[in-house]
Amino acid sequence: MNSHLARLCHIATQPSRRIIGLMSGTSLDGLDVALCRLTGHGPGTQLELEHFQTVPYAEDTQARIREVFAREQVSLEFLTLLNPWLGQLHAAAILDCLRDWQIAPAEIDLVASHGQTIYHAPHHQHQRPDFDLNATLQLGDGDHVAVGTGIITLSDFRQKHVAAGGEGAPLAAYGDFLLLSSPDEERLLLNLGGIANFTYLPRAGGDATTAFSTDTGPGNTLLDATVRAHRPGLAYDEDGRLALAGRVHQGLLTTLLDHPFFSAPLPKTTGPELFSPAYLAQAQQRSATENLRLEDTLATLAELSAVGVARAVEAAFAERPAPTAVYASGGGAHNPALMAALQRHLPTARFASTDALGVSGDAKEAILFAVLANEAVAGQTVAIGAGRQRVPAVGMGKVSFPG
Ligand SMILES: Nc1ncnc2c1ncn2[C@@H]1O[C@H](COP(=O)(O)OP(=O)(O)OP(=O)(O)O)[C@@H](O)[C@H]1O
Ligand SMILES: CC(=O)N[C@H]1[C@@H]2OC[C@@H](O2)[C@@H](O)[C@@H]1O[C@H](C)C(=O)O
Repeated sequence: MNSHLARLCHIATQPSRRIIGLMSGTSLDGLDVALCRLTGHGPGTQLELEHFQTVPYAEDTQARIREVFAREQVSLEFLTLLNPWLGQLHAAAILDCLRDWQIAPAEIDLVASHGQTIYHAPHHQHQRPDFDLNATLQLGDGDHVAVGTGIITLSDFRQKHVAAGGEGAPLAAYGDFLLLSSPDEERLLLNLGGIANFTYLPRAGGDATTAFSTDTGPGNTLLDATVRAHRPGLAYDEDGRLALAGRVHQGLLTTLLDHPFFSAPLPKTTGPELFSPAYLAQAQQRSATENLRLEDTLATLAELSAVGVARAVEAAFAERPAPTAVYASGGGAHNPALMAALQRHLPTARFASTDALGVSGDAKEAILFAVLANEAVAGQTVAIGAGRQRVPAVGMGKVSFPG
């Protein structure tokens, strides 16, 4: 037997595994690196987060990604170069983290690499009705991560979900279900990244197939883009200071909400391809708010993110009350303007951070991919797909050997 395959079989049959989960999201702020010890698999999975670090993307890295990110037309040569370059960058980031943590690569069982999403094209969003399919593209090839680190790597998790009929996202429900279900309460887990999404979790032991996750619309992406455009040098509205100093403009808000995404059936996904500066500029033109103060525009955009979440929650729980226990994660959970808007639009919700459940909100998405890799090698298919998620249960991730 191939020695790498034998090692993978050995790893798969151990009681626990040390897996590095990687995630770099739509905010392009950096690469999240989560070293997880995962014991068991399936509903018995136990997580110990040994280390977590966000390795910030240098400005030129961000600029390189932005050259193709969410753009309909790009240079194919540039794209071809970016794919291995990002794989090598991510491998180097892992080695840097391991050096800081004083852990040898040989002590790690697997890397679970999400890659960098550069384009997300669910059927309802792409401009090619002649292609009757969903599609999504992540760069940072797993072979380069495996060879660069010497660690067996699973990558490109979203393609199997698409192949099975999904939109390739959100995958959060699979990890949330295994790590964060509770016998005591049903829960909403609200992730406020560039794009916002939530997972509904029934009580642990209840009907797993009712768990699902869905995107709800913009989280921080429009807020960040607007701040960057008006305050060069600022990456985001720190602690929501600018938005909190502004007032919601109802005309702009109504125009922004006048998009079919907000009434599309659940579950649904989206990205900065749709929620882009062009979408905002068009709404500003239609509502004659091009010259609105920056503070008022940001207050309106925070409101838009909150209304997107509230509308999706209302649609999901049209027939019965929504869970009141809501656990927030992602960078937007640090934005008081966004959290205040959410509380206004979900008045019965009791908000807490997923940190209160023992899972760091900043690390949660990187942990998700470690969990998916753990299931792919040691588990069965994750059971929750078949219900409201409308995707048959499938294992996700492709294997790259380091040699
Ligand atoms: N203190 C803060 N005040 C306001 N906003 C903050 C703060 N900290 C983080 N953020 C917001 O969170 C963003 C980063 O969020 P996060 O890392 O969750 O996004 P992401 O993982 O890239 O997105 P996605 O989940 O869509 O892939 C920042 O760009 C900023 O908008
Ligand atoms: C295509 C893609 O990368 N989508 C991301 C993005 O970031 C947030 C939201 O949009 C979510 O759908 C997804 O990531 C998380 C990790 C998910 O799949 O659950």
